[in-house]
This record gives sequence, C-alpha cells and structure tokens, in this order.
Amino acid sequence: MSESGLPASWEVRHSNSKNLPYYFNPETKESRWEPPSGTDTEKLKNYMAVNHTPTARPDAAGQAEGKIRCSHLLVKHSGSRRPSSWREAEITRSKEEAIEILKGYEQRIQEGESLGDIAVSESDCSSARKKGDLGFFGHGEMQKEFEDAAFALEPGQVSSVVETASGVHLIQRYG
Ligand SMILES: O=C(O)CN(Cc1ccccc1)C(=O)c1nc(-c2ccccc2)[nH]c1C(=O)O
Repeated sequence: MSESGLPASWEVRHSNSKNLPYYFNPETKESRWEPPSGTDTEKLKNYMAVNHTPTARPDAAGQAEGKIRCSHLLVKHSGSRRPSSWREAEITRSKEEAIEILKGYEQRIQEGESLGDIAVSESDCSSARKKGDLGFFGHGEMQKEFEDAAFALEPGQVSSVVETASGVHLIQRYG
C-alpha cells in the first residue's frame, strides 16, 4: 500500500479543466474520478488533505489567457476508452446508438431545452453533477477533437456531434 492509500502504480492527478483530483494508472493508462477498488480510503483522505488542496476556481481572468469555458454532454458507447460511468457500470450501447441518442438531445436543445438540464441526468461524464460545466480550459488541455470543436464555437453556440476516445459529445461554449 502506498503513502496515498491507493493500490500500487495508481497515483492522484489534478484535472485543471475540472479543478478536481482524479486517479491515474500510468501502467494501464486508466483514469477515473473515483478511487480504484482496493484503496485505503481513510489513508487517501488524510493524504489528500495534505497533498491536494484544491486550487482557486478559474476566475473570469481565465478568459483573458486565450481560455474558453464550455459545458458538454457525453454519451459513452462500447468503443469508449472507459465504457463505464456514474450512470451505468458497463456501457454496451453501440457508437451509432450513442449518436442517435445525442441527435435526440440536439433536437430538444434546438426546441429550447438547455444542454445543462439534460446533461445533469443523461451525461456519462462526471461533470454531469455540474450540468456539464467544465470551467475554463486552454489549448492542449482537452482531447484534440474536443478542443478543435470547442474553440470553433461562437459564445452560446452548441456543437454538432463530436467524437473523442471518451465517447460522443455535444459541446456548448459559454458567454
Ligand atoms: O477516456 C478515458 O480513458 C477516461 N475518461 C477520461 C477521464 C479523465 C480524467 C478523469 C476521469 C476520466 C473518460 O471516460 C472521460 N472523459 C471525459 C471528458 C472528455 C472530454 C471533455 C471532458 C470530459 N469525461 C470522462 C468521464 O468518465 O467522466
């Protein structure tokens, strides 16, 4: 057992875009928001209190350094790099099905619903609890396809379906 209480080869990292710690295994390249099974949670809690004080929320100044703020709705599928989420332990839908589901949400948003209100119950990303809000991020922080689509959006605009290794997304830029 390591000092952090995590199983061997797992480490704690910090996601700047979400201002949250996550757990990463450099050997298997797995990443997840929850501590892996076998973690001594008491030891991890003490370790985090000492080693992972949350950084300040990105304030509006984040905008000044070429950063943008987005929310997104992620639908994972069987081909996702991690086909599991807070909603569903094992995600088996096909990518085609996931795209059809997203197109349904796209229709609802065009008819006036907000992306965040749908994301809070339907998104397979842990940001669902924050209505899909990812905070501010700059170039080099997100997967390339996601970054390219997000930076091409005008403030307030919603993307079409965007595919990444995590699944398929709808992205909305704030502002
Ligand atoms: O792709 C992977 O191997 C695992 N990931 C990425 C990830 C990254 C850090 C912490 C937890 C999960 C996801 O599947 C994932 N990607 C996202 C994501 C992708 C693009 C933009 C924002 C979030 N969310 C999640 C999630 O579970 O909550």
